Amino acid sequence: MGDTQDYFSRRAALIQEDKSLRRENYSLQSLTNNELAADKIVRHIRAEETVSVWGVEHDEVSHLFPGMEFLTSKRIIDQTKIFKIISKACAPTKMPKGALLHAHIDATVDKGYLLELALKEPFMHVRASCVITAANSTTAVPEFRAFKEVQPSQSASVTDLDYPADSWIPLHQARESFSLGGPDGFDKWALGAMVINPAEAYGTHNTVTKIWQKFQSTFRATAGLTMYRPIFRQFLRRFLMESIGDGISYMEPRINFFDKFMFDADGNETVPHREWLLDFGQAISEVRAALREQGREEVFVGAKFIYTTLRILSPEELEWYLEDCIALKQEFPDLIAGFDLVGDENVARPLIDYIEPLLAFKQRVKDLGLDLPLILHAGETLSDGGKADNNLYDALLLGTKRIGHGFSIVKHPKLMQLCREKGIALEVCPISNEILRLTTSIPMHPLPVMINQGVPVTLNSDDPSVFGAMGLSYDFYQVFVSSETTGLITLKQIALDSIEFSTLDTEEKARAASVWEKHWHEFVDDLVNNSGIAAD
Ligand SMILES: O=c1[nH]cnc2c1ncn2[C@@H]1O[C@H](CO)[C@@H](O)[C@H]1O
Repeated sequence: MGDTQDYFSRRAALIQEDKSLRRENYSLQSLTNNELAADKIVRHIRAEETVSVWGVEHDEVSHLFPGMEFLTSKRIIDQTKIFKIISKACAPTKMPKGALLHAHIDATVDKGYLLELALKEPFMHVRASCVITAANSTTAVPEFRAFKEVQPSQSASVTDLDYPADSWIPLHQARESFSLGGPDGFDKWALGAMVINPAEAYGTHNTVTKIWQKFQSTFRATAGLTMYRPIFRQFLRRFLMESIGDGISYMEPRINFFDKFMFDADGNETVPHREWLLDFGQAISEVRAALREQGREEVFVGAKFIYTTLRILSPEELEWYLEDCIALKQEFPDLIAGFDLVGDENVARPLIDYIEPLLAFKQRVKDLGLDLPLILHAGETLSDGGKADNNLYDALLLGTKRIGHGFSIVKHPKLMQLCREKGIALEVCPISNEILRLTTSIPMHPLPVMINQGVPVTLNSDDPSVFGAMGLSYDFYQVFVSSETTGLITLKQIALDSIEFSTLDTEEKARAASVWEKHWHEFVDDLVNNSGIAAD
């Protein structure tokens, strides 16, 4: 008996020591009774649903398990109690998520809404690089462009046998005359090109290289819409409102400034970056005003762009963008959070190629006294020692404020130590990593390694409208159901860390955190009072 007791105390001590680096240990020390009760409730429901939802055969989907392929299981997730708690679809009190620190703005707004906006534009046109047939409609991608007036077209639609490849057709005409099912068929074709479906992710494109080809093409399909100023303005507002609607109070979306100009209302490609920022500032003010009218101003702390361009540039070409970023930061200090380079790290140029311009940038930023950090994508890869994995060394040596993804960092004990000690948070994007084939499910994701090693992490949606995972609730859900160690307090710490590791200043962070706390306690109290489940 004595031996057994001794064994149990040594066991408890070992577990405690093993978990001692987890950041939520700070939060655990000062929990309210309701937080403790709420944590028990959600753990109870999770355990119950592991059996009742994920442990049964399902009509449409077989081989269920928590944290499985998102695109196959989304409809099941939507029905779960845990998802309803995290997203609180119909209650006034939402789980507050904190900040969204990693999302590409052109992949954040619902594609159906984007198409709706396009259909309201009288001079929007569409084209394809070949005649669209039943055989190629799932692979041929539409492109959009607005002109200042209706363009003459030879064919009624892109499905006509005599359609001249790459010729523009007025959108409404092309849609009405689409011979593969009329307007509905057109919408199916266009929307299918803008998202990744389960057959692609888990069948036809089931490797990192292949899914990236499909993924990149979704951006080609929407560029003509998102990069048209009248639509751009509306989708910025929509992005802010939808994020707020999911309990996100502050956002640092990345915007791709690779194209130097956007298309203006007159169809000419003449809108420079500073005007994109004016539109962004305007969208923020309008959303703030609308919330103020509803007496809900406090749910929105603000938003800033992370300036990004593509890793296909030559180092010389990059210099223009770095200067552009500095000029924009000087003109709009509150709207620019930092600088980053994007694209598939496995095939694009590694950071080391840009070391000279990036070091020069850092010096310029310092000399000018600007608060303009690098916030770099690195390690979004399966490679071990390849160029994408090695980007982690450069990101850290370059003093990155956070790491975008950092998926492969668990292979690098020293780099994890650096992140832990210097407070460099990882912007983890679980659903993105799964759909882009870095992991086949969330239980296989390295997130628990990161958390157990005490590396600060935030959860992010990356490209929610390409994945059909709007907001942050789905990422929180997948993470929550994929670990038995993770509890409500882990999610609390992750949300608080998203504020802590944002580029808000100290005072703004304190304000954001205190509003967050208030909403968190409302959420927790609501959970305890209305869940119908006794806490013990
Ligand atoms: O997870 C990602 N890693 C790297 N680049 C990305 C990711 N998601 C989107 N983009 C890139 O950002 C641009 C759109 O703003 C696109 O070029 C897309 O490939």
